[in-house]
Amino acid sequence: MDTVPIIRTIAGLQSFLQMMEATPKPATPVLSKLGLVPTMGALHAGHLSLIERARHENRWVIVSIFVNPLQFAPTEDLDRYPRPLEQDQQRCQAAGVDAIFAPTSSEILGDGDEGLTAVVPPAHLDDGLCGPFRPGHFQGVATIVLKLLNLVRPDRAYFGQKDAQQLVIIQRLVQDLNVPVEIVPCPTVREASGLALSSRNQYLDARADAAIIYQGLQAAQQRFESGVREREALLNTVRHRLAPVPEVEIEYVDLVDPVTLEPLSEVKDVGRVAIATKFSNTRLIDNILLDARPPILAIDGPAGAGKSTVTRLCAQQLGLKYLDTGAMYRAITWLVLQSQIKLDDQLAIADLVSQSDIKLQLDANPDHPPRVWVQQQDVTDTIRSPEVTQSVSAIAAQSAVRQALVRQQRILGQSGGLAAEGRDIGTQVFPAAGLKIFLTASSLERARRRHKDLEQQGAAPISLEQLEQQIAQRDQKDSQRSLSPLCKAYDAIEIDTDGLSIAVVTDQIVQHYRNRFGI
Ligand SMILES: Nc1ncnc2c1ncn2[C@@H]1O[C@H](COP(=O)(O)OP(=O)(O)OP(=O)(O)O)[C@@H](O)[C@H]1O
Ligand SMILES: CC(C)(CO)[C@@H](O)C(=O)[O-]
Ligand code: BAL
Repeated sequence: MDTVPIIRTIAGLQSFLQMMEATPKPATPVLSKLGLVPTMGALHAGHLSLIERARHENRWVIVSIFVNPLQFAPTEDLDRYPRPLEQDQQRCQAAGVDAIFAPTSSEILGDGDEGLTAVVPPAHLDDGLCGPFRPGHFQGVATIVLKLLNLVRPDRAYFGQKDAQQLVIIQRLVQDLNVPVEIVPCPTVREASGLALSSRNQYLDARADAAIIYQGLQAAQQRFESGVREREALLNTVRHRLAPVPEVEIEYVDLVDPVTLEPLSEVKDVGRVAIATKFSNTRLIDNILLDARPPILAIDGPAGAGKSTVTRLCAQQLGLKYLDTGAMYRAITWLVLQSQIKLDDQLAIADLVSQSDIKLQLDANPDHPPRVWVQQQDVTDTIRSPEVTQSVSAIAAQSAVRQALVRQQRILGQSGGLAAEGRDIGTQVFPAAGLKIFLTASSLERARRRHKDLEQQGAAPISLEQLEQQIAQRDQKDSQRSLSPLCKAYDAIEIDTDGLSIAVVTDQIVQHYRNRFGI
């Protein structure tokens, strides 16, 4: 078996990317073509969790390995940072990586004699947490990450939550500089003791009780769950937990907004406790999210699997707000038709969408469709018209429409407490949803359900075989789409509803939600 190639030059990377482009698309549906996992090597299970997710979601996976001198201060561990490239190659091979991009410093940074253009994060993201203790670090990180994104041009790039401040800075970078990539946050992987895996853990003295770091964070979480919200009460809990361990020095422990990194005086709905510690010459960081928001339930799946009905019932039983994303696409379609814009005039539609104002009633009774307003006009009934129904898929397939509505849906999800369904809810709209369900059924079962609906509506008769063929064709089209393809999310629970009633399916999902969140 060939070992995964290690690409050392930019020209070599470009050749690999050209080969990729020339390779036919796979039959199996994947979320996107190319995933990048940027690392500094010395790969451990934390890195491998990012690679595994990239492997699941992309046709191709590239791992970059570059110990970036721009992000190390002269007093830090650039020289002694571990560089086990051969072992990293073996681990990438085992993980199904397609290529490792491991440039030399001169290859990717030049000889540095005349200096280098740099990417400077916004001051408020660099002023706190690790920023004051590692001056210039995040400028170095932002600069190399942008270079890697420009060179590799991935559809998705994977970063760990362990480096929470870095992740926020990179998310802001791609937003501010319009970099066409989806940044995928990945959960922190820990030792059995709770210690966050980190390449620097190997510096630790065997006797070091570094697990105390996470124990301190857990103590804060327990106080938060008991109702404590004040900053000092939470941070002192961490300090007190670490106090008995003499070898640990707390560089900082802080409570910040997870998006703006601004210090918080209390946790209203969500806050991140972040800590940096020193064990003699080893600096370790960790963090935990304190989140009082009700987790989002995201239900994906093929057409006709019963998503809409089940999601409404789950919302009612769990006390969640129901987000009818389909109604939002119908509302835009109605607006396009009202504006007498041709369905294929994507430029005009992009302009129209940018000026659209869609309002949804989120606390609807599941027995009635949620009320919908567009430009302050109630369109709840008109968006269900045959004209809108036959035009909505053409509109929903347009990138500008999806980008605009995904943005609006994410805003609606910021306070949590939603049950949402669609074809990309768990993969694109709410990738961090607390519980993801992939609701499916055989094409024959879905044909039977459609046949029964059509009979009840008194529609013109159509054979079961024809319906099943139409459904199979729709599945193929939905899963092969380049934009938001129908694809089971990496962490979704699949429920095959063949032979199950709506009530049974609903109960299963409600139970999953209750079990997972202890409700
Ligand atoms: N325990 C972990 N769980 C999840 N992701 C991780 C973990 N450790 C590192 N990562 C992620 O892997 C990517 C590469 O990180 P890096 O190569 O610096 O490894 P590291 O273990 O963080 O090393 P260091 O000791 O320098 O912090 C980053 O996105 C980082 O957030
Ligand atoms: C993102 C990164 C690979 C940039 O050098 C590094 O900061 C890291 O490994 O977290
Ligand atoms: N993931 C950590 C990168 C650094 O400390 O340089």
